Amino acid sequence: MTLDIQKIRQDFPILHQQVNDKPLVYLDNGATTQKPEMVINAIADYYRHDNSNVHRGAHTLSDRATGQFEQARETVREFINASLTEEIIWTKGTTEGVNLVAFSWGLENLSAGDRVLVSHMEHHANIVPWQMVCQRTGAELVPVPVTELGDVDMTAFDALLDERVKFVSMAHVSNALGTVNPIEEVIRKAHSVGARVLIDGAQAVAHWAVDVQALDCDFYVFSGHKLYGPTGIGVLYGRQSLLQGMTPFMGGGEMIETVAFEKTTYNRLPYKFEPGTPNIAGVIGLAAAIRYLSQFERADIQAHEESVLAYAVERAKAVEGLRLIGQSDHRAGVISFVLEGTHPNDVGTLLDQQGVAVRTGNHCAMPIMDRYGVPGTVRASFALYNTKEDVDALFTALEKVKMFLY
Ligand SMILES: Cc1ncc(COP(=O)(O)O)c(CN[C@@H]2CONC2=O)c1O
Repeated sequence: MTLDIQKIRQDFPILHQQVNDKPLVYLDNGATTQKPEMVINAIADYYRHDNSNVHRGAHTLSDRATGQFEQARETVREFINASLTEEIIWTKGTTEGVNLVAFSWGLENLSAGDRVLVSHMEHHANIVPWQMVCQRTGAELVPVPVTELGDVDMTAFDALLDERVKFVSMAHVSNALGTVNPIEEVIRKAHSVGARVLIDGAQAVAHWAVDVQALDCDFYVFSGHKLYGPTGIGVLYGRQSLLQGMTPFMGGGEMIETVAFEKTTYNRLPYKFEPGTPNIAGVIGLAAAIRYLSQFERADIQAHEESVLAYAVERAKAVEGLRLIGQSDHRAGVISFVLEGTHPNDVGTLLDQQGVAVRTGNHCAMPIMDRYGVPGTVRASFALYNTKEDVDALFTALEKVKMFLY
């Protein structure tokens, strides 16, 4: 069914403003998405009526807060089709999720001679934690090359995948290129050599339905703020059998069962990995974001976004002097480009002066920028509420930028 995008846009109050005396055209959704009233109101209502610390409270507000907090965990479980709520760990975001797995699984399961494979296009959040853990364990971090078109070189992946590989960590979708990676194939092949797999879903969960059981990944991480939810809240999905065997990498309250100077015992899943007071309002906001999205058929969202993105690629290819960085046939959410003879930051600034919000720079993916020999790119990233008119506004503004810069 075709979505009523104009009606949907009314759900996002922030979109209806002028920027530099021009209508805002928000195309920086890869950095963070905007929030619908349903999310804003859920957070405000929580602080107005239910705010309390969760678990073990001896009073009504705490019971209400705890109920919403744990119901949100079930909402996320159902959203990604995990089998158990114990497999849903609240994090600050994708970055913390990767760090938790790298340190809690990696420190105990990696040693000299082992290898961790990541793709060359990864976000720093899926590179640096693995570098840290490899430095401490003696394991080796090996990047899988990316082709000129922006796809993972699967021939190279196959050649690298031997018994030394104990872990594979890969983006579902590249935030820098927009490439959708063949994660089903990656997961199947990694498991065939006994390696475990983490999928970084930061740039994927907003665009289509994710089913972690069907994917058969061992871990899946994402951030609430890229899913129309608040910042500071994210999710680590982990296979229960693996999470149970992992030692927490952060200690404190909530994550313990008993504490004595002689010995401390840890809480059960999921709390073992949730030290300290959680981001309760963030959890409630994330659940509201999922409820908001659930009003629509995910296939309808995907079809709309693919149509807008395809139009953006078509328009980009028609611009003289524009070089697309990442030209995979399999892309979602993002176009990344450079304009001959210009610096991305100048282009971004001049677009902003026309009300068009994009991101410029290396997008926390310096290795892939180096691979393409660019200091950075101009990145336009799309969401549910973007339209082909937004794409037209981008390229109209870009023509004016070219007149100014050339
Ligand atoms: C693929 C990918 N992985 C990990 C992260 C880290 O997520 P958190 O910051 O929520 O932990 C991001 C963030 N995307 C960045 C943020 O700004 N622009 C981007 O493309 C990302 O796009």
